[in-house]
Amino acid sequence: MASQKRNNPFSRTGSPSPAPGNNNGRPKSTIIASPLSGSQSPPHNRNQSFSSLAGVMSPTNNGTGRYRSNSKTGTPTSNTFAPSFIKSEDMQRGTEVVKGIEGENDFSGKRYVWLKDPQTAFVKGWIVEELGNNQILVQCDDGSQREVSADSVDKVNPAKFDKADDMAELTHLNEASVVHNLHMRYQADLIYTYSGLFLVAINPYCPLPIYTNEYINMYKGQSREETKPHIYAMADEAFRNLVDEGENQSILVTGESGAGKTENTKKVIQYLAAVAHSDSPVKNKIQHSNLSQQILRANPILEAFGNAQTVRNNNSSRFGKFIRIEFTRTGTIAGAFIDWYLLEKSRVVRLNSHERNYHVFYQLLKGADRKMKQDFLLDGLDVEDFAYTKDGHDTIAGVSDRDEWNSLIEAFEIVGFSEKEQVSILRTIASVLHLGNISVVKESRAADQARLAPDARSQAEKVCRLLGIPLEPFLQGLLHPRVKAGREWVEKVQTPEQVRLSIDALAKGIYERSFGDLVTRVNRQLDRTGMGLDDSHFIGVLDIAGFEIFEENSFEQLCINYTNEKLQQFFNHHMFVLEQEEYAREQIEWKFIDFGHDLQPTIDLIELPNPIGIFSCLDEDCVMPKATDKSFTEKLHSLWDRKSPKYRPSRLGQGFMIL
Ligand SMILES: Nc1ncnc2c1ncn2[C@@H]1O[C@H](COP(=O)(O)OP(=O)(O)OP(=O)(O)O)[C@@H](O)[C@H]1O
Repeated sequence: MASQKRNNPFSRTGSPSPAPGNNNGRPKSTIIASPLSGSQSPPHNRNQSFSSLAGVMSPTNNGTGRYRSNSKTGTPTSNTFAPSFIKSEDMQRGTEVVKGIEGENDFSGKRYVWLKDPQTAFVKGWIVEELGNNQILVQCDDGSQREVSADSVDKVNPAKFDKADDMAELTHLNEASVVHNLHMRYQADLIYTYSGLFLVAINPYCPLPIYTNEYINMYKGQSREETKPHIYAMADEAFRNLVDEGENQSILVTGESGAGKTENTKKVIQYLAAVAHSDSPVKNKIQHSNLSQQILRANPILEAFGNAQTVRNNNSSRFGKFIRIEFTRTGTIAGAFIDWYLLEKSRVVRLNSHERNYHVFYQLLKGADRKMKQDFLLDGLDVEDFAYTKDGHDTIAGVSDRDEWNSLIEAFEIVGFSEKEQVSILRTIASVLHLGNISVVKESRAADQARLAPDARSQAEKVCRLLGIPLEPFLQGLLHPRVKAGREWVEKVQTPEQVRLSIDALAKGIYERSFGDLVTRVNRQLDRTGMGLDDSHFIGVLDIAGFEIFEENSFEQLCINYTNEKLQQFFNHHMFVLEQEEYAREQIEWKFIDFGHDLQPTIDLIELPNPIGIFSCLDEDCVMPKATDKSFTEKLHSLWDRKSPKYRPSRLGQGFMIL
């Protein structure tokens, strides 16, 4: 254990410390901040102030959670441990870069410094000798002696700052000190740490006893100074601001995929449901208790249809959501409303190996009773019988799709879905499965025209039966779609590939609309704003899909990462730029720090209309009749190669890289 702990700076005492899937063993974190008055909010702007920003990190994974992340033994390095938007350059710009070689003295008179280390990110040491020419000799804690440039080391904080609750209090605020502080806290199971206005959460990958009713009571009505860092403290602050000041609040949760954003979002809702419920008048207690329950149980429904196993996270949200919890003026819970964004619909038809399609497909196939399977024409069929589920993983270790199915049905009932509604939603899911099994072949060796494969007609019949549409026009539309040529309608001849693309597009479209319909139905049950509660206020929690970087990234990942960049820029602007402008107005002496511009070239590359960025270029190419992936990337190369520091054509075939 001891040697493992030394190798792995983020292993927690007593727990194995494998790192998540393909994450190179990197730890991950979430971030959360304290109130900042303002009026901008994501989709709704009713007099809202920014209450919190949450960022999440996940270090190790011995996963005993409901959906544990994938784990492989790994050695996390800590240099990526800092929340993404606290870039080390920012930290250095915001603080004093070690000039000279002062270091921090201890009682022995040694001057301690942090050195960068390729294995462990940072290693501590003390300065043995100044060698001249700005070089120093450092005796490191790992036993080595290293000669380094004095400019490359960072100051070490005095020991009294170890496990500091708030990293803003550190005397020396540099990346190594932040990592060290989070590491020390993490080893003591202290997964939450303030960083000035916001809260950093590290994913423990195991259940910790810190979300009990006792904890809720501990944080209720307490100020930040009176308690230890916790997601409940942020939720409570938002709640108090809402009640005391009558201002809407928002909590922004951000971090890499698998970092724990959704889990923390759920904790915020759990806390608010508990606190607001206990404040409700006695005569309304049952009603509000039900409402709180309904709000809490909406989540398993959304997760079944909008979450999937990825290489980073066994329960990855493949959509973004903004949940508004509505309160009366006195702080009683009054309803909830969910906005959703950007469902990764390509997942419905295409999977990376080691990943899964949306949970609901597996839950339906494993959990539904015989009668339902017969009704949905799924009797005797399983995951491997469907084109859309047979690739990728069948099961998630430690998770029973059958149990999850039971929870889904229970959640449907608690939230208030009628049996008819449940059947209608699930029937659509079954139809998507059957749709994927319609296969087409070439008419003949000589003719490229598509025709149905031998069993395709019966597959199409199943789809049509479930969707309640006539078979012949459906097949006609697939194989010989009518298009307008001038004033005439003509029938097009389709190749098998074109038909396949149409089928997949239809499956994606149906799934996405079903998801939208599902959220609308959930909202219908939870949203009480239309019921004479015009003076209601809300606390919003924004939980978007976390950023991801793979060898090859899909269009949807680009959209997710772009949204994250934009959000971070928005956050930087709110938290830092506006704050600094306030200092300037108040004539506080302050060296202006430019937090916003790092991201601009990347954002420009993606969204600029002129010269046209990636999105505009794609829009243009999509309406060109002869455009191909190749023509699109060639156009991008000609527009951006060597003109943007963030763009590089891919060396391997088609594609490009955003640096
Ligand atoms: N506070 C926590 N306590 C225990 N386990 C946690 C906690 N936070 C996260 N986890 C574990 O980590 C997994 C991943 O967390 P979560 O789904 O919240 O990540 P995420 O940041 O929302 O990822 P994505 O962006 O992929 O949706 C969870 O399924 C759970 O097993």
